[in-house]
Amino acid sequence: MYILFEGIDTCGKSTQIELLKKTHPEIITTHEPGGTSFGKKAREILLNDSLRSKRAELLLFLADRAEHYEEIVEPNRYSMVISDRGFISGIGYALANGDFDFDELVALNRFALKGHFPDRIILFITNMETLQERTSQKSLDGIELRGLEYLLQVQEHMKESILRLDIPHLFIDATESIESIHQSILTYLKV
Ligand SMILES: Nc1ncnc2c1ncn2[C@@H]1O[C@H](COP(=O)(O)OP(=O)(O)OP(=O)(O)O)[C@@H](O)[C@H]1O
Ligand SMILES: Cc1cn([C@H]2C[C@H](O)[C@@H](COP(=O)(O)O)O2)c(=O)[nH]c1=O
Repeated sequence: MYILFEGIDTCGKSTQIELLKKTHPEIITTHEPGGTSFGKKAREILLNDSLRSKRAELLLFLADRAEHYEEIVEPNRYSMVISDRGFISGIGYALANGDFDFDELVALNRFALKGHFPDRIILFITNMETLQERTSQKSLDGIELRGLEYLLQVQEHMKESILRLDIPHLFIDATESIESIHQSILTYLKV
């Protein structure tokens, strides 16, 4: 089963994945961008926000996604694979960047994923107060530096995209306690 943990920066995805790895070491965990050796190189470029063209940025995220699917997801299709981010981040951030059409982004991501969208998506939903608090505790990468309002726009696009694509999902209140979220995820995944 291919599962995405999705949400904007600092919403708590990695924290939950680390907890799951401890309680369920059989689960294969990965991430985008950077889940493959090619992806690590792409991540360097992408997180520096050094590309002038938003289309070039999108295509590099899509290349990372295609390589990640081929190298990590497809070979493990009979295991539980949980990815920290995936194509919903791809659509959400690109829509917030402007100049892109939802249906076009869906088609491009379907191509990158060889037609295999994730089986489940868990979207962590945060708010401005929590976003401010948590981003103040870290150094921000190039994309995060686009601002908190931009990130909250991304979050709205992520939510709408999941609903439009009708993919089985769980919306998590990212402001709840770490343990409470962990229990909700265990129940949802039936593990
Ligand atoms: N439920 C929670 N309650 C309080 N703090 C939390 C919670 N979940 C995560 N945190 C804290 O918030 C910060 C960001 O968490 P985390 O790195 O898991 O987010 P993320 O979604 O993976 O972020 P990014 O996408 O930016 O990597 C960390 O300092 C973490 O300890
Ligand atoms: C997969 C993907 C990611 N992004 C953005 C979202 C974040 O700002 C960074 C990744 O940072 P993280 O610390 O690894 O979460 O990249 C994006 O804009 N488009 C995508 O497809």
